[in-house]
Amino acid sequence: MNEIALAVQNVAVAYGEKPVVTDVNMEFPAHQITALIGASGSGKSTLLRSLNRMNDEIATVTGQINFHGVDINRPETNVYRVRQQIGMVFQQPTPFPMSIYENVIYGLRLRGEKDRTLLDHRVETSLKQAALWEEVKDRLQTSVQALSGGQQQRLCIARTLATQPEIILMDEPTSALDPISTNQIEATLAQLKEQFTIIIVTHNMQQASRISDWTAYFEQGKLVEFKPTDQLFMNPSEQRTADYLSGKFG
Ligand SMILES: Nc1ncnc2c1ncn2[C@@H]1O[C@H](COP(=O)(O)OP(=O)(O)OP(=O)(O)O)[C@@H](O)[C@H]1O
Repeated sequence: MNEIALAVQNVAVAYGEKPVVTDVNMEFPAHQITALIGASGSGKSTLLRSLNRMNDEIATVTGQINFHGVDINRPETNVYRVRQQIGMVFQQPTPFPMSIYENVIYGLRLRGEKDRTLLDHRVETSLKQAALWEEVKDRLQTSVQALSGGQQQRLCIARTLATQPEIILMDEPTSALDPISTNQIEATLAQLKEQFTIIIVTHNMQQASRISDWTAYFEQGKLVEFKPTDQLFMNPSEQRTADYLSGKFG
């Protein structure tokens, strides 16, 4: 068993009076890819966004989310720092209207980083990790508008990597992309787990079975089953998981 990157204890999330995630307990293994699957509305994205305080303004989160033994929901937590250590990539690519170079170092600029050598190095490393370097290395100062959707998403991954997080949260990062771009990103993720812990929400069960080491199945805001991916797909313990995997609902 790997070291634990993030431990979720008795977590519940509500939008106003409406509970949408209830009593979730799970531990995310470090340097592994964990997929969150389940029918639309089962609370996967809500839980994911709670893992780096992205829900602060819109939802009430109770329970503990322990990162290095400290609950990220404590009032004294530095939320900016948590989001740097636990980064997020969204469903739609969200490049900013600036150059490729400036997009990658956006988080570092916010932190006030001015060391040109460090910035150059971080741009190159992050773009290489996101498997985009070869395609853009000769046009780093050009606008992102000319990039394809798949390239833009890899750029957003590079932007997240540039601040050197420990954990990367991904909310259906390939659902807006064509199959070739999806393959490229899946190959990238396999490399990234050497260095990072990845937690990914996906609607695509083939994708979950292809890329993840662990899979958690959610139903109506509850964690039904959490196992190594091959075991969950081949030999689910719960009938509800088996029904979902066989397409009986969802
Ligand atoms: N900002 C919000 N305000 C109020 N209710 C919300 C909000 N976001 C999501 N919900 C509701 O919370 C429930 C869980 O939604 P969530 O997006 O977490 O599920 P999901 O499993 O990720 O679904 P999908 O796969 O469709 O994205 C749904 O009933 C949804 O309508």
